[in-house]
Amino acid sequence: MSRLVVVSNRIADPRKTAAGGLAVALGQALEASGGMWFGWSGRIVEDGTPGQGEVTQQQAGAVQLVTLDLSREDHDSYYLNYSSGVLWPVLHYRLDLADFDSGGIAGYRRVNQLFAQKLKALLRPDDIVWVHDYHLIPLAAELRAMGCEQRIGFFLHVPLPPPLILAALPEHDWLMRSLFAYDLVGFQSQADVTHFERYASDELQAQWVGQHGWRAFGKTLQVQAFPIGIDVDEFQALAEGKDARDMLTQLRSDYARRRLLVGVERMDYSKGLPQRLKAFRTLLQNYPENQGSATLIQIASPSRESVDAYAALRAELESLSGAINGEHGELDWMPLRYIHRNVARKRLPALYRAAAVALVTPLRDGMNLVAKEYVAAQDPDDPGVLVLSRFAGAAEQMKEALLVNPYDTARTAETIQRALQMPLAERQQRHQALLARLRAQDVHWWRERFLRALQATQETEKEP
Ligand SMILES: O=P(O)(O)OC[C@H]1O[C@H](O[C@H]2O[C@H](CO)[C@@H](O)[C@H](O)[C@H]2O)[C@H](O)[C@@H](O)[C@@H]1O
Ligand SMILES: O=c1ccn([C@@H]2O[C@H](COP(=O)(O)OP(=O)(O)O)[C@@H](O)[C@H]2O)c(=O)[nH]1
Repeated sequence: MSRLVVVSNRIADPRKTAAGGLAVALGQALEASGGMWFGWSGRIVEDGTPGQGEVTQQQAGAVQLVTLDLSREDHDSYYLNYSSGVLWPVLHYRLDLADFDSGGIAGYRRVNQLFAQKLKALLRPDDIVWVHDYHLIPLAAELRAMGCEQRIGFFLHVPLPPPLILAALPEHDWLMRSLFAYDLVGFQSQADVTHFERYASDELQAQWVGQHGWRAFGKTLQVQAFPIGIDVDEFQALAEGKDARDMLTQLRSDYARRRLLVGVERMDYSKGLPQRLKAFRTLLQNYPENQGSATLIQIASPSRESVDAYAALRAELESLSGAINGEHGELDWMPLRYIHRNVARKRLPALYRAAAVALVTPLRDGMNLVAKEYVAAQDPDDPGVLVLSRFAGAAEQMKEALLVNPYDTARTAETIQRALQMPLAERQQRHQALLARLRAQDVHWWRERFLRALQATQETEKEP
């Protein structure tokens, strides 16, 4: 079996229980092949410090974790300015928030070259390399330029917008061309694949060669949707642990006379948080029976705080939540519990299970794993209802959720009311269908499908 090498900006130790489903799934694949996970260490070394750019290797079971420190300048330009300040907003359709003049592109290229250089020295000829996410789009092109011939696949965790939005990126041509250095490119949804295909044929004059293949620049690239799932068993095991059961008992007693709603995300403008709080306020105004009862626990964990757009969002959310509690709160009840802190993953299953309704209403999202975790955590005999944005990648697979347009405040509020009032039989029916698909298309299915497709590409390319 070939060795698997995973490359991503952030890496996680797959042995740690709170690492998350993705880390667990990749960890299992790496474990099986005695693989390597390569990425940024999460450490920033001040400019000029000796030892910059050195790799650190650590063994985690059969998995070799290889990490690289970044200098302050590289981190700021590659991660903050370009990946978070330009690529993230453009890929989430927010041209208004992209800082095109930040100059981060030079650092982005430099760090991709640095990753390629360090990685090349560790690669074996028959390795299979799997690169993750927008931070590392040009990595394969850099590796190819250094003579690497291994099979290399790429998975984009975030959306790919339509060509006219992509074209606002000054470097769109270079970035999209560099995808052709990969053998396989995977997207989260069919909508993303369609956007790629339109871009490839209109802007790059690529030819469709059948069987997911696109030919350009003397190379055939396979392109397919691989919607990521969660590790349902791992998540349900978390839900059955003692901590989770104790927490659930406590929540049920604290909210015995209330209806609990939950929202969980990084504080990110793509997640539609102000729109959600406004819909919740409209729910309280338009359906007064919720006064004194409906309580929304909203977790917005800190994220990318040194990027301006994130600081502005924080101020907006603090003001909105103050206004909602001020307008509707009573001496013995506050409608909104807004928490700007990270909540440990092992605590989430109890919160999800205690909540009658989950609000997952991003303006754009590659997938959204919280939607899937909420469904996995429910009691099948008395499940809660998922209110899901039609603009989350997850909506393509989760049609039995109540789908909403998060920009439409009144109808979102109406849908939340419908969720709160949904009869048991309908809740069970919807949950059963959602859970069955979640199980069939879990994170292991995702990983195996991607790696099988990547393996198959080499065979195709080698044909005379
Ligand atoms: O590394 P950060 O800048 O702190 O951001 C955290 C991660 O956020 C993004 O997640 C995406 O991937 C999820 C799993 O496929 C998907 O469900 C979600 O819709 C995406 O937003 C990002 O893509 C990761 O690279 C970041 O590490
Ligand atoms: O306080 C928090 C907030 C989020 N999460 C986890 O972070 C992940 C978020 O993934 P998602 O795909 O929903 O969005 P992303 O943040 O990757 O854009 C999920 O597994 C959540 O359970 C967490 O553990 N604690």
